[in-house]
Amino acid sequence: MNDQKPSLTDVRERIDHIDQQIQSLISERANWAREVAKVKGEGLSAIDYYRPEREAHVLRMVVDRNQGPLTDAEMVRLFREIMSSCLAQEDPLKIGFLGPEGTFSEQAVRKHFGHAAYGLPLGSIEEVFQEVVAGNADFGVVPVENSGQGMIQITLDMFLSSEARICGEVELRVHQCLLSRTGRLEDIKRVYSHPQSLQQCKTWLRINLPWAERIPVTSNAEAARLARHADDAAAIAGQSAGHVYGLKTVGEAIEDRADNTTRFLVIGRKLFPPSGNDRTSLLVTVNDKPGALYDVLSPLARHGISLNRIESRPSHDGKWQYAFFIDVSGHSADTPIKEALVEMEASLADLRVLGSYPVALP
Ligand SMILES: O=C(O)C(=O)C[C@]1(C(=O)O)C=C[C@@H](O)C=C1
Repeated sequence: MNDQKPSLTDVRERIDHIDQQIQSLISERANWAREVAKVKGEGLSAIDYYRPEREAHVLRMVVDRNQGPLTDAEMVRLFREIMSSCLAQEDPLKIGFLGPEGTFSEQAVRKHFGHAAYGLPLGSIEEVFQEVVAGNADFGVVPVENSGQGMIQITLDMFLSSEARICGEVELRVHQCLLSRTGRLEDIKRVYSHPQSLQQCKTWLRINLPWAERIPVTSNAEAARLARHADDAAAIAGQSAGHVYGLKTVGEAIEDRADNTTRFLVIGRKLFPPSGNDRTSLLVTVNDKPGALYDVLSPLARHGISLNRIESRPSHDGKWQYAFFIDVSGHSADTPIKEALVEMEASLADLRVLGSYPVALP
């Protein structure tokens, strides 16, 4: 019996052969994606070819087929990149996000749209909404919720005045790093970061840097940009911001909660059809009267619709008027949701479907 291990050359030959097959299949797939584009109509722009519901369906099949050794998230990432390149054959999508480069928002853009999309770094969450509504960006990616800190109010409030629709969600595991020019903890007198990130690392800072001043800034990448100008400053930001701004890592995964995850919304200008596993976001405005919240929730219960989350904000329209942001399971084209919406409309001051979109993939 020959139980000799294959040589390195043998194994590499096998890998070369597999790569050749993968490459020719990717090219074949890209040709078929062009065929699909022809069916949709030639000469359209990228946004007209983009189908988030189909992409979600393709990626769920990838997860179902996956037998390891790569994780579901890795497989999804690879296929996402293939689809991203297939779509960008005509003209890449333009995606607005809270810049500068190196923010977690940019990581969320890459996770959802891949690297063939064009990222447009913007100065604020408000600007992301404005550029999407004005048509200067095809889509935008904005943070909406953190597993430790809850909802991001500015994003919710933008929906009160903006026409933007929700067409997707992305969940990103957020690992915070302490980054500085010298890489030495004892040099640090000031720590810059986004207020949310300072909050996420409160305990670590109290134990390891009790003497340092904490300075809130507009984004983590902005913090990294500021930290590169002084030896006594540091930034809390993602590792990628450290690479972009040439900083050394003083501490890694310094977030207080091990499951620190941020949920982002993909915003656009239109609604998309069902993908088979969707969520619907509603914005309802209620008057200050007895049983107002009951009128919102009872139609959902009657039609067997699962409530995923509910958040209230003061409405911009009138004193003591409240807006509720409600996420439910299902698509607004599904009969139970359609029927519940008709019943809700009858008793509410205002009801808007912000969007129905595929549930986040790994
Ligand atoms: O199936 C389609 O509609 C395609 O355009 C093909 C494809 C893909 O590569 O699978 C590309 C872009 C779309 O966003 C969805 C899927």
